[in-house]
Amino acid sequence: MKSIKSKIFVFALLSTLIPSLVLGLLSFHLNENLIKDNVKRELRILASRASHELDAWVNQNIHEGKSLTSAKIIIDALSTAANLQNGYIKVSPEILTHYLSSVHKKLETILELTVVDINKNVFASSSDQHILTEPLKNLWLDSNTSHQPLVSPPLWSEQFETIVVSIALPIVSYDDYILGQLVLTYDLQNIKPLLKGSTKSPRGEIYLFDSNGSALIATHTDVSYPSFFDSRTFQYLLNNPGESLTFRSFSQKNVIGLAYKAETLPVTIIAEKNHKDVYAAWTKQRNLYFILVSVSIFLVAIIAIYLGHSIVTPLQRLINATGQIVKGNLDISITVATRQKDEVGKLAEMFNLMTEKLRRSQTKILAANKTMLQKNQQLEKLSITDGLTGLYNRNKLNQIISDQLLRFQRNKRPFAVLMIDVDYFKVLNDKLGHVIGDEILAATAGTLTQSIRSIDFAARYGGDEFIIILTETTVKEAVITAERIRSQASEIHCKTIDKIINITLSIGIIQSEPKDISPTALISRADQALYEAKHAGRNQAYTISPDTEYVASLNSD
Ligand SMILES: Nc1nc2c(ncn2[C@@H]2O[C@H](COP(=O)(O)OP(=O)(O)OP(=O)(O)O)[C@@H](O)[C@H]2O)c(=O)[nH]1
Repeated sequence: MKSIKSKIFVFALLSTLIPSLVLGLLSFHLNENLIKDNVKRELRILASRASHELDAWVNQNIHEGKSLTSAKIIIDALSTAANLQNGYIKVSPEILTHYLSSVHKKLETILELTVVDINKNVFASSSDQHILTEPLKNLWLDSNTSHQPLVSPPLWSEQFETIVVSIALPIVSYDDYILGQLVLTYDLQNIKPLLKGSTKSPRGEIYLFDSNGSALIATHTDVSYPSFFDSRTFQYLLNNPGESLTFRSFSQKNVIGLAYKAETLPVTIIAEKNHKDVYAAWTKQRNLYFILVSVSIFLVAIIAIYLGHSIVTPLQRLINATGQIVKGNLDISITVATRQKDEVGKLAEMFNLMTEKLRRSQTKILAANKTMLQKNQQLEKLSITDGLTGLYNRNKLNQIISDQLLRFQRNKRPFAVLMIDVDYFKVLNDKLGHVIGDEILAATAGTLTQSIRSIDFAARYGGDEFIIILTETTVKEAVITAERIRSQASEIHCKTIDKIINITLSIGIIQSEPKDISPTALISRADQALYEAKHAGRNQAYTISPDTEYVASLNSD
């Protein structure tokens, strides 16, 4: 992650995402806990109301039953069975059965009315197939006294094909002796509308379970007997009454439920609410939150990209421009948008100013360099040139001769040296003056330059003496050049006085030989040749021929 753009992008995303997620998750966690507490409270209310409905239903039935137990016919019938003679009217089981049937017809909510004697034997019943359930018998056994009404646990009745609950009420004689029990059997489905009414607000579902863990009835779902919950779930709910748990219910939906022990009816109440309904608002809020966070991140990402772009693009231009400067191209400037007044804009402005200054400095430096170069060239030229004649000076001549000697040693091809002196120049000077003398010297130099090839060299040796180096030339060939020079220099046009001056030249000619180990040695021999020319009467060329041995050796090569 090297680029500034990606750093800005990541920072913007993280600075949006982290606080959003932390606050969001914290808020959801708090809300979830609130919802959990709230749903637990509502489930407890539901279960408690259901329990009260059950109690009310049982108590109402007990109340109804108690009025029947005081019926004279029932007391007389059991007194007869018990052989009590104290003024009781003898009532046979058939008569009591008839009576019970007539009562049964009036009380439709009762499935069966059965009268049992003190020994728990059925005396009479409204039903042909009267039942005395095992649970009821057990209750009688557990109870030391039968003075209190007993409510049997609900159970499936094959006879009535429904879940039934029996309430046993003691039948007491006028002497306050217990004569037997009136057993009233009810359909548990009767309680369903009552329970349903208790689940309207808060809304929910109520199940009644027997001690075996089978559902008996439900307020909104049809359950067939026996129907069981997952045993672990049921056990957890039983072991933790009043504590909520999320589990899969008969409706195949996730629910939140809790268990509650009913007081008068021996059943377990399970109140439950649909998990989806409970968390609907929470889920909606969560989805909305994620949509808002996504939109925020999207907007922040766009802004981050724009910001990164607005910073990186000018920077990239600066980098490119700096790269051009590094390559030596100073003809560059960066376009700065008028609206860009930020640091990057200022940096670009400063960059342009800096480049402009560099350009000016470079122009000055280039001009100074050019001048210096020209001056150096002039100096170099002056250092090797004779000021009066424009020919090479003595220093340069020494250098040229050294080079030629080296070359000669390598390729054995000799070069010729012409040492030239103006005859009686002193007389000319004295007669015409030094200025004219200078002009004569310069004109003589011009003649020399015109008489030689481009590969040859002409130098002023000093005073009125000149030396010419003819490369790869023998004395024989050099004589021709010397004669040409002599003939061309005979008439010098003097511009100052506009006259033709007749001068003569004496020339000494030699060619390089192996014995010439230095420029001095070579010049010395040329000077000797010149001396000979002067001595022979001037206005002539004198040649010192090379050693015959040496010439022979050259020819043999
Ligand atoms: N005008 C002028 N004269 C110079 C310059 N340099 C040397 N001379 C003169 O040149 C003369 C050279 O004379 P010499 O070569 O000795 O003698 P000469 O008169 O040429 O006689 P020979 O060489 O024997 O023929 C001297 O009088 C110098 O003063 C110069 O640059 N300008």
